[in-house]
Parts: sequence; C-alpha cells; structure tokens
Amino acid sequence: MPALILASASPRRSELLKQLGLAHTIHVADIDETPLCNESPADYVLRVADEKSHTIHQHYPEDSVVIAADTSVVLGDKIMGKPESLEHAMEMLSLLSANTHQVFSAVSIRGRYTQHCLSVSDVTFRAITAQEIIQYWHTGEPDDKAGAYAIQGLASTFIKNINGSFSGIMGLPLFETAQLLSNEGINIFNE
Ligand SMILES: Cc1cn([C@H]2C[C@H](O)[C@@H](COP(=O)(O)OP(=O)(O)OP(=O)(O)O)O2)c(=O)[nH]c1=O
Repeated sequence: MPALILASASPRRSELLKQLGLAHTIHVADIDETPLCNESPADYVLRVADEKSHTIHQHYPEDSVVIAADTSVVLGDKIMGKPESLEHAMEMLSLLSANTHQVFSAVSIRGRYTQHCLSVSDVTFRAITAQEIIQYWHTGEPDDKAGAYAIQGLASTFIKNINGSFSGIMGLPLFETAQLLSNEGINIFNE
C-alpha cells in the first residue's frame, strides 16, 4: 500500500478520508487561489486542486499518493470562496437565500498517475433573514467555509434540498475519491 498524503488544511477533508478508513499524513499546500480572468468554475476548482497536489507530490517519492481538493460555491457566474468579514458573509448568504446554487468540488490525485475529477451538487436554501445570518456568523461556523456555510453544521437548518454528493459539498466527494484511489492500488475493502 503506497503512503497517502492529504494536501489540505481542511479538517473536514481529513475526517472524510478517515471515514473511509484511510490512514494519511497531512502536508498543507499553500498556493494562490485567485481565479483567472473568465475562468469557469469547473476549470477553476480543477486547476487549483491540481496545483495543490502537484506542489506537494514534489516533496515525496514517486510512488507516494497525494490527494488534494478544492471546493467553491457557485451562483450564476459568481464563484464564492471563504468570507472575509461579516459583510462578505452577509452578501453571499443573502444571495443563497431562497435560491438554488451549485457546489463544485474537484479532487486531484498524484501517484503513478495524474488524475482528477469533479463533483457538482445542487443545494437549495430556504429563505433566511438578515438576523439569522448575523446569528449564524457569530457561531464561527461560516469562517473557513466556501459560500460562508457548512452543510455538516448549523447550516443544515437552512438547506431544504440537495441533489448530488453530501461529502462533495463538505469538501471531498468520497465516491469519486475512492474510484481514483483504486486506480493507484488503494482499495477501501482490502487494506
Ligand atoms: C460548502 C461547504 C464548504 N465547506 C468547506 C470545505 C473546504 O474546507 C472549504 C473550501 O475551501 P478550500 O479552499 O476548498 O479548502 P481549504 O482552504 O479549507 O483547505 P485546503 O485548500 O488546504 O485544502 O469549505 C464545508 O466544510 N462545508 C460546506 O458545506
């Protein structure tokens, strides 16, 4: 079994990998995550995930497997990252209120092969008030989450419906991840 390295600072991604029973070390990739001019959401998350896995794979032997991911919340042509302030969270969550948006999550895996894939999910919010957004902000939960919410937390009370992958919305689509890892000889059921 090759060594598995998670190129991510996201505790959620590590938890999700552990959910598959996969032991891993963490080596955070510090890269510029600014979208390029006119870059589509799909191209953006795939490029950033690839840059993260590439940066970290350089530090390890060829036969190690590095996994990286990138998640964005997308509404129309707006790509939403993490909130920088209460005002920024208010702006994003007001747009998501009473609306359906997409969550794009890319996974990039480098080992013997270079592989990546994309998970896109639809998420529908009920109407949320400015008062709720302010209270939600003060819980600290929106802080380091794309679109300023966490489906796995209190924001579950805002979400009427999802069509897609719960783990993908949380930051690491496990169905796709398991498929890519099996191409590298990492199998969930026969470690
Ligand atoms: C939409 C959504 C996002 N998120 C999180 C997943 C990611 O951690 C974060 C999106 O930011 P990312 O830039 O994808 O990841 P990150 O900065 O946390 O970690 P790294 O770049 O080192 O891998 O938002 C949730 O936890 N729940 C959600 O419902």
